[in-house]
Amino acid sequence: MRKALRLRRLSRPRDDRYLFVPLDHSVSDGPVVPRDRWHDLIDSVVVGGADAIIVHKGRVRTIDPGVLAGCALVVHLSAGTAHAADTNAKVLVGEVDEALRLGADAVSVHVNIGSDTEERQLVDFGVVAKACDDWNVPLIAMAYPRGPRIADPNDPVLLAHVVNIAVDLGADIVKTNLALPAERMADVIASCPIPVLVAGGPATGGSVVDHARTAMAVGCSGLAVGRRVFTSPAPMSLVAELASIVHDDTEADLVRAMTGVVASS
Ligand SMILES: O=C(CO)COP(=O)(O)O
Ligand SMILES: N[C@@H](CC=O)C(=O)O
Repeated sequence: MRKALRLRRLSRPRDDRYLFVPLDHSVSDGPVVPRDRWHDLIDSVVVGGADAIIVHKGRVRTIDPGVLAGCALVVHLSAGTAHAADTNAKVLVGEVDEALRLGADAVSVHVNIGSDTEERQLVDFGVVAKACDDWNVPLIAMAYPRGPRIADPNDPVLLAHVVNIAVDLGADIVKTNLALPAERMADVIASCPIPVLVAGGPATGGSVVDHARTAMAVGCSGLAVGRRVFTSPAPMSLVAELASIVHDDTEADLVRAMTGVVASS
C-alpha cells in the first residue's frame, strides 16, 4: 500500500488536519486509567471523533479492533520513564514491521533535541525512517527541544530547528511544543514543509480548548492531546470539541478574526 494512502487515513475528514490522542503515558508516567475504564476511554475517544490513537505495541492487544472503526492506529516505538537516570532519554522498543503486523496505519518516534542522548536518538530516528520508507508507513515525529542545554522549550527559533530536523530525517508529520508567544508559531510553521501538530501539555495547565483554538489559529495542522483527554471527567465531549476546533474552518476563521492572528499556511 502507498504511504500516501495511509497518510490520508490519519485524517478522518481527509482535510489534512489531525486530532491524535496519544495514550503512551503508561510507559513514561504510569497507568492512563484503571483497567476497568480502558475500553470506555477508547470508545469515548473514537466516538468523540479523534483521527488516531497512539499506543505502544503491547497495548494494541488490549483494544477491540471493532471499536476503532474510522479511527486510525499509530504504534509508538520509543520509550523512556519518569524514573530513569536521564528522563530525556528515549530508546526504541519496537519495529515498523511489528507495528504493521498489529494493524498500524502509522508509527511514531520521540526525539529530544538538546538531551544528553540526542546523538543516539537521532540514529534511532534514521533507522525507523528507513524502515518506514521500506514499508510505506507514515512516520510521526514527537520532536522537542528538551534537555540540559535547552533554556526555553517554547523558543520559536529552537522549535523551527527541531521540526526541520524531523523533516530532514524523514518524518511525515511532526508534533512539538507550541511557541511562546503563540503568534511566533506562525514562523515555525512557515519554516516547515510537513504538518506541525502541538501537544496538549499537562493536565494542570490552562484551558485545553483555548490552547487548541490558539494552535489552529496560528496555522498548526492539528493537535496531539493525551493527558487532558484521559484525565477529563468527560473525555468524549472534550474530544468532540477538540475535533471541531481542528476540522471546522469556521471555528478557526472566527478565532483568527477575533485575535487578529494571520496564519502562514
Ligand atoms: O503526544 C503526547 C505524548 O506522547 C502529548 O501528550 P500530552 O497531551 O499529554 O502532552
Ligand atoms: N512522548 C511523551 C511520553 C508521554 O507519554 C513524552 O515524553 O513527552
